[in-house]
Amino acid sequence: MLEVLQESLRKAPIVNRGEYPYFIHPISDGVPSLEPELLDEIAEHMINIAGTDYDRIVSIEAMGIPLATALSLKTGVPVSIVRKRQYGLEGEMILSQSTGYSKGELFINGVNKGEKVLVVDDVISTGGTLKALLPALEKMGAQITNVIVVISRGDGAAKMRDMGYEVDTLVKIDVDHDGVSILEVAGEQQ
Ligand SMILES: O=P(O)(O)OC[C@H]1O[C@H](OP(=O)(O)OP(=O)(O)O)[C@H](O)[C@@H]1O
Ligand SMILES: Nc1nc2[nH]cnc2c(=O)[nH]1
Repeated sequence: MLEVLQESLRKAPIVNRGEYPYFIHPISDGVPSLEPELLDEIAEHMINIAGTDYDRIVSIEAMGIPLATALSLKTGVPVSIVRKRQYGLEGEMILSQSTGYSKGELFINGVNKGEKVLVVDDVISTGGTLKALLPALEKMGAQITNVIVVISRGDGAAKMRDMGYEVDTLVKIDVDHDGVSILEVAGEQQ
């Protein structure tokens, strides 16, 4: 399962962000090269999990965009991207986000009350992004049908479950200065 994703993660180079061993991968960074075969494998797996019965796909700039786009083309469902810049449109929701290495505000536009929403993203690490986004979407009156993240690193997914949000992740990895190790793959016994 998810062979292309697993192989690409095993090959992912590691750079040091201070002491933090940072893996570089096409899905999380868009470099060195994001291949359609990888996007297709992931989008198909997300559809296996979520089906197609939702009104809107919501993701977060920047690296949620390729995933949301691939899903939208396959399902015909429209996309709203949560941005890091304000637009001031009627009903815009502002929230603050923090990750392991950044802090900032997020702006939600285009999500309508009563809509069934699929949330997708590339990586969950501390959970700071989803911890801010999911309650905000519910406050806007959206009904979150699934939350699917491709790569899980750290305890973010577990923290979201403690908050009552089921986050599906496709692969769970560990990273050290020698490289990426795959701990779990969705749908496979470990
Ligand atoms: O679980 P967390 O600790 O919140 O980390 C996960 C978030 O970090 C990355 O976004 P980033 O803010 O780095 O922006 P990018 O997508 O533009 O790289 C990633 O795309 C997730 O949105
Ligand atoms: N690309 C990438 N994104 C991350 N988000 C949290 N940790 C990492 C990492 O090591 N690499």
